[in-house]
Amino acid sequence: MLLLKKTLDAIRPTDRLVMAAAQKAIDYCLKPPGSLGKLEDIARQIAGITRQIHNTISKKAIVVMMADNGVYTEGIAMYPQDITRIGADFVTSGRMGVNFLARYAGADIIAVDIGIQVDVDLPRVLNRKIRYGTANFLQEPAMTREEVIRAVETGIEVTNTAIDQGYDLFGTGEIGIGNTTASSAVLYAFTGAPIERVVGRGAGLTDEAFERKKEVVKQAVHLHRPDPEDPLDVLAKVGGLDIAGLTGTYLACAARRIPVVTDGLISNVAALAAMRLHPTAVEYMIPSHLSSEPGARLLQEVTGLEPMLNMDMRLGEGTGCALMFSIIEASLRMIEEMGTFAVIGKSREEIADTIRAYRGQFPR
Ligand SMILES: Cc1cc2ncn([C@H]3O[C@H](COP(=O)(O)O)[C@@H](O)[C@H]3O)c2cc1C
Ligand SMILES: O=C(O)c1cccnc1
Repeated sequence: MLLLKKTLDAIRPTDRLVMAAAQKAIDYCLKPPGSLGKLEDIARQIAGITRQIHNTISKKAIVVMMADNGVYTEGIAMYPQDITRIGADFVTSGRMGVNFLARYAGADIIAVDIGIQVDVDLPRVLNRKIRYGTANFLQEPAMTREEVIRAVETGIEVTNTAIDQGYDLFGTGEIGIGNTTASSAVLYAFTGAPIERVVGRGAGLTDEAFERKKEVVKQAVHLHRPDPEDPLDVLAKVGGLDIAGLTGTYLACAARRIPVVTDGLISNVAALAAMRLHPTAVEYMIPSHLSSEPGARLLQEVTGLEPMLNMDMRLGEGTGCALMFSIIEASLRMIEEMGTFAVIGKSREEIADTIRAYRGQFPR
């Protein structure tokens, strides 16, 4: 609990003064104000995160948390549970979906066994197993409060170590058969939204199993009555070890002033848990794509993180983060490489005054 508390205590807002200065630099670039849209938002946000107007990314990583889910036995997932272990093998030998995208983006993968149901003896998987999968939360809480705290702190520890090694941009990925059920249950516990907005078909489900999945999520939340005001209670009762680990990754990034990219359903549920633990953590998060899981739209409303890519993707693993990395790095080149209004003899201040005068016309 000490590491979690220390991390929460260290989170501060992004630097508004540096953001204003970065906006001025962006507006001085030779272009109509706001015309580079979300690229401007990203560049400004990262300036506020790092407290520097000029930024480059030196090392990027996607943290892939891997864990199994006891609720699998309720028939809520279509693929063999063994895919989680196989995914651990594939992700470290470069053969999962996230690998080719991470390679393209020049990002490393930090693969973590935080709760796979069997021992995995793979040299490139960090063994941080809290337990051999969660319990079936339709019958008993997924894990204890002590275990969920350890899982969140594991995410913090793994991420802090990577930050110490020089990583300065993170993505959040996961592999764990059944984890869309746990994610939907957490989202349902936090929001109480209609079940259709919360539960989707995950990696794929028959109509019958889809109905069952909705029932399981509803029943589990009604059985355990997790306290929506207590994120650790929600994660312990109906969450997953991978979700809790990623919650820790978000908190560590916020505490250490490092940008962190969200991915699909599971990753955004972890983001929501992190911001319920500390609302300011959202200021360090950059959304990537809109997963085609229905819960993704609800998450967008609840977290305020507006996905920038609409790719009809629904794989998880951090795939959307890897795509987003290229856009983030592109955005940082604007201030570095664009010519300015100095070319027509206007100063930074004069341009700022002009923009102020026309503000209403420029929605951004
Ligand atoms: C081959 C395969 C590779 C995956 N990579 C990510 N997922 C994604 O699907 C799983 C969640 O869906 P559900 O809750 O329906 O089991 C997680 O492993 C997630 O990362 C995969 C799923 C499969 C089948
Ligand atoms: O949105 C996701 O991340 C997702 C959706 C389905 C299955 N696995 C992951």
